[in-house]
Amino acid sequence: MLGRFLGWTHHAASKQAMTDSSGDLLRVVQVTKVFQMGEVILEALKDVSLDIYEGEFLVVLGPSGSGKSTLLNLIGGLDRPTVGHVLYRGMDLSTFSHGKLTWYRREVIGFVFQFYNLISNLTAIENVMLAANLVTSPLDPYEVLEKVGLRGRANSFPAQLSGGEQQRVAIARALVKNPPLLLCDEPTGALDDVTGRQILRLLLDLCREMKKTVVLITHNTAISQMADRVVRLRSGRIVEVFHQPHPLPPESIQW
Ligand SMILES: Nc1ncnc2c1ncn2[C@@H]1O[C@H](COP(=O)(O)OP(=O)(O)OP(=O)(O)O)[C@@H](O)[C@H]1O
Repeated sequence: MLGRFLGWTHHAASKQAMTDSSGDLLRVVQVTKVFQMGEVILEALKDVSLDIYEGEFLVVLGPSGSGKSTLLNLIGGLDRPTVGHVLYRGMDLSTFSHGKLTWYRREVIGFVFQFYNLISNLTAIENVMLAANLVTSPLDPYEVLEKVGLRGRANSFPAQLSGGEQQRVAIARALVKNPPLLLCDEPTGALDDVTGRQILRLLLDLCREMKKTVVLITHNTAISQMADRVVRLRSGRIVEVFHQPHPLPPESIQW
């Protein structure tokens, strides 16, 4: 039970991690990621092991260059580890064919990025519908737009929406696919603090009410106060994992 809250950091346990998924959504097992640029070899992640549990709000905290995006890319099936494994419900992503990895990115992961990445010549509802068309069992795009608080703005283009509203569209686009896991890369990084807290509230509500697992990466220490669990990265290594039994509501967070 203790290991559940501390995460998966012990070498001796890694072999068991490969076979015993015990209800965890995702396992990162002894992952190292090396980038080579000419003669320069850079270890972006060094022997990282971590469990991600169904329905938790997990914040991965670390300074610039600590390996946060690299970790998110591996979890999201956008890149492969140099060493080690990422397991989704006990299935090793490294054994997935190209087609199965595409399925994984479409059906399992909802990505939310710092700069929204909306298609500028499509309206809000069209951006959401585009994602809905990728999956087998999407939610209703209009209902999802309503859920994120954008009822009435369905026919607006991104340029006609504020930053916070654009991020809501981006969250709706991730959510409409009804994935179990939302991966959020600095989702409030381009927003003022009031709007940022509203977006964090929305993500927390999706976690609590719709049972989505949320993994949010940030360099902003204050945001970690709302997490069920916090993972701290430094220089490609996990230096701390801790559980917060009484996370703060986003409205109480100051930065
Ligand atoms: N595709 C790549 N090719 C070469 N080096 C890379 C690549 N991606 C990341 N890196 C390097 O790996 C290290 C970790 O980068 P990463 O983007 O994961 O950090 P980060 O914690 O997300 O930083 P930030 O908060 O600035 O986005 C950095 O030194 C970075 O330069």
